[in-house]
Amino acid sequence: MRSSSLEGLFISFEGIDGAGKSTHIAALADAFRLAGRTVTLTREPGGTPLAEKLRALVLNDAMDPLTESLLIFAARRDHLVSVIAPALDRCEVVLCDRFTDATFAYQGGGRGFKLDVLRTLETWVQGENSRQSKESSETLLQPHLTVWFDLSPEEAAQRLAGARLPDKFEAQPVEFFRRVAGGYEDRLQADPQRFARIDASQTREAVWNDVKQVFISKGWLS
Ligand SMILES: Nc1ncnc2c1ncn2[C@@H]1O[C@H](COP(=O)(O)OP(=O)(O)OP(=O)(O)O)[C@@H](O)[C@H]1O
Ligand SMILES: Cc1cn([C@H]2C[C@H](O)[C@@H](COP(=O)(O)O)O2)c(=O)[nH]c1=O
Repeated sequence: MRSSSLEGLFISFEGIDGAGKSTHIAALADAFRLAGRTVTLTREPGGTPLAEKLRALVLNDAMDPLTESLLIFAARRDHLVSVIAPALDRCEVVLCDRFTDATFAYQGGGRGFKLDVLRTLETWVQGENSRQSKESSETLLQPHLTVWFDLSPEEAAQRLAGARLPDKFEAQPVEFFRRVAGGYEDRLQADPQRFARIDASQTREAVWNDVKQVFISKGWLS
C-alpha cells in the first residue's frame, strides 16, 4: 500500500466500550507502515507517563464529573504538547485510541455533565500553542478524521462479558452507554465531515474492509 500524502495525519478512533476499536487500530498501523509512513500509536486518557498516571485515577477512582473532566483534559494537554503535536510536526501518522469526542460522549452524554464547560476546556487545551509549526493558536487542534465504531450497547456488553475485569466505565449499565452513543451522535452531527461511521455489528472482516475503504477513499492508503 502507498500513501499519497506526507502531511502529518491525526486520526482518532471512538466508540462505546467493546465496540471493537482496538481490534483494528494495530492493523491500520501496519498498513500505514507498509505504505512507508512513520506511525505514532497512542491512546487517551494516557499516552505519556503523566497522562497514564491520570488514566489510572480516572478509570478506577470515584470522583465527581468536573474532577473527572479536569483530569482527562489535563492528561490530554500533556499528551498533545509532548506526543501528538511533535509527531504531526514530524509529518507522522498519529493513530489515537479515543480523543475529545470521548469526553463529550462519556462525561457529557453518559454523565450528563455540562457541555459548555467541556467546550471551554476543549478550547483551552486544544487551542493554545498545541502545535508549533502549522496551526495558528486560534485554531482548535482536532483529528483530521474520527472513525466511530457504532455498535448497540447490548451487543458491546455481550462482547465484553467475561472478556476482562470491568473498569469504572465498563461496569456502567446499558442506559449509560445509550447516552454515550447519543453524545457521539451529537458530535458527528456538529462536524459530519470529520467523521466516518462504521457499522461495528458486522464480522471483524467486514468491519476491517469498511475501515480500510475509508482510508483508501481519502487517498491515504491504497
Ligand atoms: N466484529 C466483531 N465481532 C465479534 N466480536 C468482536 C468484533 N470485533 C471485536 N470483537 C471482540 O469484542 C471484544 C472487544 O473488542 P475491542 O477490545 O477491540 O473493543 P474496544 O472498542 O477497543 O473496547 P475498549 O474501548 O473497551 O477497549 C474483544 O473480545 C474482541 O475480540
Ligand atoms: C478519552 C476518554 C475516555 N473515557 C473512558 C472511556 C473508556 O471507558 C475508558 C478508556 O478505556 P479504553 O479501554 O482505553 O477505551 O475511559 C472517558 O470517559 N472520557 C474520555 O475523554
